[in-house]
Amino acid sequence: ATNHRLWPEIERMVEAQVMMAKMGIGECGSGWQLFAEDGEMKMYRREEEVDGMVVDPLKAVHVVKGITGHEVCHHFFSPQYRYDWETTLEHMTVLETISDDTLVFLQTHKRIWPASQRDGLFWSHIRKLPNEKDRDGPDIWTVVNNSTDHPDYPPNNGKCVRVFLTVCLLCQTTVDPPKEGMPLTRDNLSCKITYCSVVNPGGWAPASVLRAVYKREYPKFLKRFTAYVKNQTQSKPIMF
Ligand SMILES: CCCCCc1ccc(-c2ccc(S(=O)(=O)CCO)cc2)cc1[C@H]1C[C@H]1c1ccccn1
Repeated sequence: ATNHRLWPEIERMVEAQVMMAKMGIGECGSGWQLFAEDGEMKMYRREEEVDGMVVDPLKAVHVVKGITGHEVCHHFFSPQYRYDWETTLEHMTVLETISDDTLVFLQTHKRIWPASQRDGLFWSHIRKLPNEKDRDGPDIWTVVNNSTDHPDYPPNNGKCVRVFLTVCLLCQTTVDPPKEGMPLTRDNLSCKITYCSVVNPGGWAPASVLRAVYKREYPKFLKRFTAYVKNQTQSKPIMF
C-alpha cells in the first residue's frame, strides 16, 4: 500500500539498507572485525558506542544449500513462525497490518540479567527485487525491520526498556542447473544470506554484558533460523 504514512520512510530505508547489504565487508568502510565463524557463516561487527551505550553494527554472511531467498524471507517476515526460531522472544504482537507485505510488530524479549527487560516496536517490510546481475536469474528477496512509534505503546512506559533497531535480511538464490532433462531439485539450490543489524539497547546496559550477549545470541540466531527454514521446506515444493 503506497498511500500509507510510513511508505516514504519504508522506501528510503529499504533502498539504503539493500545497498549497504550488497556491499562487501571490505567496501563497507573499515573497522569490521570477524567475531564468529561456523562453516559458511561469517559474522562481523564494528565496535560503536552512542552516549556510552554499545550499538555495535553487525553484518553476517551465510550460504545455505537447498532453500531459496523467497523461502528464507517468508519465514523471517511471517509472524506465524516467529516463536519457532526466535529464542529470545517472550511475546510478539502484530499491532498493525499495513498491507500483505508490511506489518508493525511489538515484541518483548526475555530479560538478560543484569540488564532490564527490553521490548521492540518496528515496521517490517518484505520485498522482491530484480536480479540486476542476471536478468533471467532468480529474484533477490529482502526483509527490512525498522523501529517506529505507535500512539498506544510509547517507549519505556511499562516494565520494558525500548530498543531501537534497524535490520536487513537480503537473500540471493543461485540455481546450479541439473543435467540435461533431469528435474530441478533442492540439491540444485543455494542461497546467499546477508543479515545486517544495529540494535541500540535503548537504556544503559554494561558494555561487557551487551557484547557477551551479542556474541552468544547472534550466531545462535542465524544458525537456528536457517536450520529451521531448511527443515520447514525440505519436503515442500520450491518457492522461488
Ligand atoms: C540487554 C540486552 C539488550 C538488547 C536485547 C535485544 C533486543 C532485541 C533484539 C532483536 C530484535 C529483533 C531482531 S530481528 O532480526 O528483527 C528478528 C525479529 O525478532 C533481532 C534482534 C536483540 C537483542 C539482543 C539480545 C540479543 C539478540 C541477538 C540476536 C537475537 C536475539 N537477541
